Amino acid sequence: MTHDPVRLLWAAIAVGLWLLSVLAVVALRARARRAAAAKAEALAPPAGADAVLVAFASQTGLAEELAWMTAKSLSDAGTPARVALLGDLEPAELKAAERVLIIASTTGEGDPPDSMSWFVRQAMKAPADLTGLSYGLLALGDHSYADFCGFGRALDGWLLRSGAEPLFDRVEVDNGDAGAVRHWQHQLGLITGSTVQADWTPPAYDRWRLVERAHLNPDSPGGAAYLLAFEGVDHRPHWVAGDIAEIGLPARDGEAAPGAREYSVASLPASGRAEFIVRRMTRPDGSPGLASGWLTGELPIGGSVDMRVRTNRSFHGPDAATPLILIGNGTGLAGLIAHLRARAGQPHGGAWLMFGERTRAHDAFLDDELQAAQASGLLTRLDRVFSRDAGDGRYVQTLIGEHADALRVWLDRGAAIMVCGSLEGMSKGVHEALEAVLGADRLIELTETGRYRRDVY
Ligand SMILES: Cc1cc2nc3c(=O)[nH]c(=O)nc-3n(C[C@H](O)[C@H](O)[C@H](O)COP(=O)(O)O)c2cc1C
Repeated sequence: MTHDPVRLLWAAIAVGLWLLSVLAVVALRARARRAAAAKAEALAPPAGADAVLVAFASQTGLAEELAWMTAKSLSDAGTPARVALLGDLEPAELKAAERVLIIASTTGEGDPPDSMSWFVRQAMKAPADLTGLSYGLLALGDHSYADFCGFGRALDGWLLRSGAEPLFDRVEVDNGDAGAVRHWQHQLGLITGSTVQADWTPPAYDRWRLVERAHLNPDSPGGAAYLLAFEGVDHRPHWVAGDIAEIGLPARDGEAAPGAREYSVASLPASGRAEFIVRRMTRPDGSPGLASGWLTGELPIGGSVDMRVRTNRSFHGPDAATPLILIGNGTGLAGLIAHLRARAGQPHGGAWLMFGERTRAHDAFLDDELQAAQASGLLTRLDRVFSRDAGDGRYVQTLIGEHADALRVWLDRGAAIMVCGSLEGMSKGVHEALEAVLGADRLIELTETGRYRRDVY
């Protein structure tokens, strides 16, 4: 033992500093707990109300922050919500919640956050029974890591294998990308039925001018669909096939602007235009939809809009050597044709388009371009069905069963499936048909490995 007074003094100072740091951590944790309790109290659902569970798995805090913002948005829209650490829950508690929104980040090299250690080792080691549970998943990651959103994707696979039902496809956020976070907000709006919510991250819009509007389906028994083309005013933005444009709606009659609408971009920047296929919607009273009525009618040629093209990583295509199976209906052709156009003029692994609409005579959208693509070899195979034609009457999902053998051959060659179009009418039917032909496990494996991608609305 030392009796050197200087060394004793230093030792006392070291112990004092250590104690202070312990107290500081305790105080910080207590403050964080108090803050969490205060937030929870502010959001506390009324007694007896069915609250949506918002569960997070976070390493450096962003997923947690987004969980609280999610819960706040839900409760502001009248849907009670409660927040929990995903790693603290048992599968039975998830099941009992019936509806869960999960925000999960990836750390290390595709690893789960530390708080998920027990959950991953115990709960996720085999499928659980989560039948009856609906979920939405926001996966946070950074594309510069080899295993992008690795944990979010693994979690998605486990939830699917456990029988849980996705409310919508996994939303992947690259490095906090504001557009993807707004897409999550947009999905929350659909859950709560309120499309107007305060933007967490207001988009920086550019001005675009409408340069063309072509009616694609005159005399169709369905709603009028238009090809719209815009040119940037003084800017040349970059985007890739699969990306989405947010078009801000103008404020009217002194009321607050009604937010933005999302549309799949059909063109590529090299064309100098952003093209969309927009169907005019009709409200129950017969009046045209707010956004679609404005874009397909009121907005004059030469008129300008606020627009921003945002990255939609979950619908980006594989490299050109990968065979592509494109499946969709109606205005979904926009999101599909972008992938075809992206391969024009370069060697590619082949593309097969399965498309459904109402009548061959009036609804064969972009027929000239599709025929030319087939003639040039850009499109290897084209199968179209028309549900209102006498002698046809099929929907696009029927094609999957009819061509099951060819589909398996394409997949064995490494093909990726991209689906774009309506959620209710088409994507559920396509999903079930794929499951019937390929088996649930293979479809989950294709989902996890990014070979089954959807952009459905
Ligand atoms: C040490 C470290 C490792 C990471 N590893 C990955 C990875 O393998 N894959 C990925 O997609 N993102 C990775 N990320 C990015 C995070 O997922 C991303 O920053 C996320 O927004 C963090 O959310 P959180 O703050 O809730 O943990 C990593 C981040 C850090 C700091």
